[in-house]
Amino acid sequence: MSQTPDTRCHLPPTSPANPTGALVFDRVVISLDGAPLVSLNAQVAPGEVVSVMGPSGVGKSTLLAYAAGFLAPAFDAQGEVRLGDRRVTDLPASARRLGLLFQDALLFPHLSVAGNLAFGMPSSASRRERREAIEEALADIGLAGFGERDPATLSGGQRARVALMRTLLSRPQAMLLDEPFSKLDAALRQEMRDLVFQRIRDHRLPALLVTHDRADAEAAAGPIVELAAATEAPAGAAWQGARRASR
Ligand SMILES: Nc1ncnc2c1ncn2[C@@H]1O[C@H](COP(=O)(O)OP(=O)(O)OP(=O)(O)O)[C@@H](O)[C@H]1O
Repeated sequence: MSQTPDTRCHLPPTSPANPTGALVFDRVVISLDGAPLVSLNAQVAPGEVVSVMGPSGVGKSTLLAYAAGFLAPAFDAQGEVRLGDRRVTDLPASARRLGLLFQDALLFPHLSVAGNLAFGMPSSASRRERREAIEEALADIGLAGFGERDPATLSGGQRARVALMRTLLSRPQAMLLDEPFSKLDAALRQEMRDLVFQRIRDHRLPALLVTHDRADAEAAAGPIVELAAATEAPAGAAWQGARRASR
């Protein structure tokens, strides 16, 4: 990650030109009911995972909601989010090409596993392309032959893997992860971390990970941005407290 100057956020020096495909939070400042809440000024390179940590209520999920286009009316935002040379904050949520993963693997209960995987795939794909991509994705996560299963019959770990693949099959250009491992037990958590971070690297996607668990952030092997609780100024990326995890 590199960051552009923002005196309010005490950030490090300006980076060179943005690489194509970087996810950029450009002087984003979000207020809640008129009071500054959180700010972020950051550039996430393709294949890099930047972890955002901080106390409950500091505004971590709000930053993701702003990027994804789901900010509730109580919030007001300044600054923009860019993906490569696209200003995603000018686009409707459906056109932003952002892959979202949450703590609950939200699969559609009325669709089969294959139906869930097909859900976000480009409409230009032929039936055969869809079927092949789904079979490949299921094999990739050790669930070959599970396509016709009802998602309710899957274990938590299996659901999490299907949710990841559904997101990747939608061909996102960046990933936003909000506590995606927090409901998994320790062994599954490790397995999902490895899978998610590996796929993010394979697909060269910039990713922002919100987590309370330092082990998640360390496994992500990217920069860690610590948000401090808001006082008078919005909680910002306190670079002094941030550090680059060992790779
Ligand atoms: N829809 C909403 N309308 C009004 N206020 C909201 C809304 N959603 C969240 N908030 C408030 O915005 C603030 C930031 O919430 P946010 O969920 O971003 O925090 P967080 O850092 O992700 O917290 P946690 O770690 O507990 O998930 C909180 O004070 C929260 O109560």
